[in-house]
Amino acid sequence: MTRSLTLRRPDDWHLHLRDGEMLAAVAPHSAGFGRAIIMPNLVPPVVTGEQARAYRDRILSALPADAALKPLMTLYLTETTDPADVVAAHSDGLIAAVKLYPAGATTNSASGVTNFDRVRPVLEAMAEAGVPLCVHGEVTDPAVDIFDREAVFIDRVLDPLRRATPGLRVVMEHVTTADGVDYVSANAAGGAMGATITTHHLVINRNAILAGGIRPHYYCLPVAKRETHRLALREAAMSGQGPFFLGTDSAPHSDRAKLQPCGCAGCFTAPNTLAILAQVFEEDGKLDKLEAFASLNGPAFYGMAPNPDTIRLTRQDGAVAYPSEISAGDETVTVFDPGFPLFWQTEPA
Ligand SMILES: NC(=O)N[C@@H](CC(=O)O)C(=O)O
Ligand SMILES: [Zn+2]
Ligand SMILES: [Zn+2]
Repeated sequence: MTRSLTLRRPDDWHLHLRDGEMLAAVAPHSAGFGRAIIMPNLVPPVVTGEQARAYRDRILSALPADAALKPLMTLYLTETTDPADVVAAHSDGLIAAVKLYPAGATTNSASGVTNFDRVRPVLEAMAEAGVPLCVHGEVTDPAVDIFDREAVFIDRVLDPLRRATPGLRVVMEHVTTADGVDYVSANAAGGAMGATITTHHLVINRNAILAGGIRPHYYCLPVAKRETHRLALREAAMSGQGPFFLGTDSAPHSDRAKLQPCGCAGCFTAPNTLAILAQVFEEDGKLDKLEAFASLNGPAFYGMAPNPDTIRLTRQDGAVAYPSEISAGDETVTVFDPGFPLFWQTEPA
C-alpha cells in the first residue's frame, strides 16, 4: 500500500473566499494551494478591474504570512461589463478569467446575464485577447427540472455561445454530469475547453442530500446528480486527461444561512479537500493520476507552469482528525463530511 505521495503543489481552479470575517476565517484553509481562481460573486459582485485589485489586497491580508497561495482574480460578467476594462485587467496580469453566471442560477448571481446578445462584444474581445470564460453551466428556466439544468444548458446556451464566438476558451465549472464530461471531452482540442471537477461531486450523489432525511450540508449547485454521473466524473478526474482539473468550489456559508427553510447552496471543502481526494483516487487505484488532476492539467489549460515546489501526503494508520466546523466571527461553518474516515494528511512544510 502506498504510504506517501509527493506531488507538485496543487492549485484550486474554483474557490470562494468571500469577504470580511468569513474571508479571514476560510482563507487560511486554502493557503497550502499554489494558486486559486477566486470567484467574484461577492455582494456586490467584483465587476471591475479596480474592484478585483482591492479584493485581491483584502485576500492577501487575510492569508497567513507563510501562505503559498497566490489569488488569481476573476471579473463577474454583467450586461454592462466594459470589454476594454476586461482586456486591460487581463493584460495587466490582474485577472486570469471572467466568470459567467446566468442571472439567478446560483448564490449571488442576480447581476448575471439574462440576454446573451448583450455580452457578445465582451466575449468577442475575450476571444481575441485569449481571456478564458468560466461558466456556471445551468439554465434558470423554471420549467426545466433542476437535475437536467446542466445538460439543457449545454444544448441551449453553451454550444450556441461557443459557435457564435470562435476562439473563446471556456471552462465548464463544477461539471456534474456525464453529458458535461462528454461535451468537454469532445470540444477540448487545442485548449478550447476545460472543466473543473469538485471534490464533493466525486464523493456524493443525490441520495446524500435526500435519502433518510434532508441534509442541507450536501446541497450545492449544480446539485449532485445520480450515481452514473458521479462515476463519470470520477472517471474523468482520474483519466489524467488534460481538460479535467480540480476546482474545489469550496463555498462556505454560515450554518445559520444553510439551516433554513430556504438554505444556501454550497459545500465547504477547503479544510479536508486534499485528504478526500487522495482517498478517492486511492480507492480507485488511481493515486498516480492525482498529480495530473490537482497540479498539472489546470496550469496547462491556463497557460501557466506547474508550481515549482511540491507537497507530501502521507497515509496514516489511524483516521486523521479534522474539524467538523470552523468559526467565522459569531458564526459557525460546517466542514464537508465525506461520510468515511480520512487517512491521508499533508505533511507540514
Ligand atoms: N456552488 C454552490 O453551491 N455555491 C456557490 C456558487 C456557485 O459556485 O455556483 C456559492 O457561492 O455559494
Ligand atoms: Zn457555480
Ligand atoms: Zn462556485
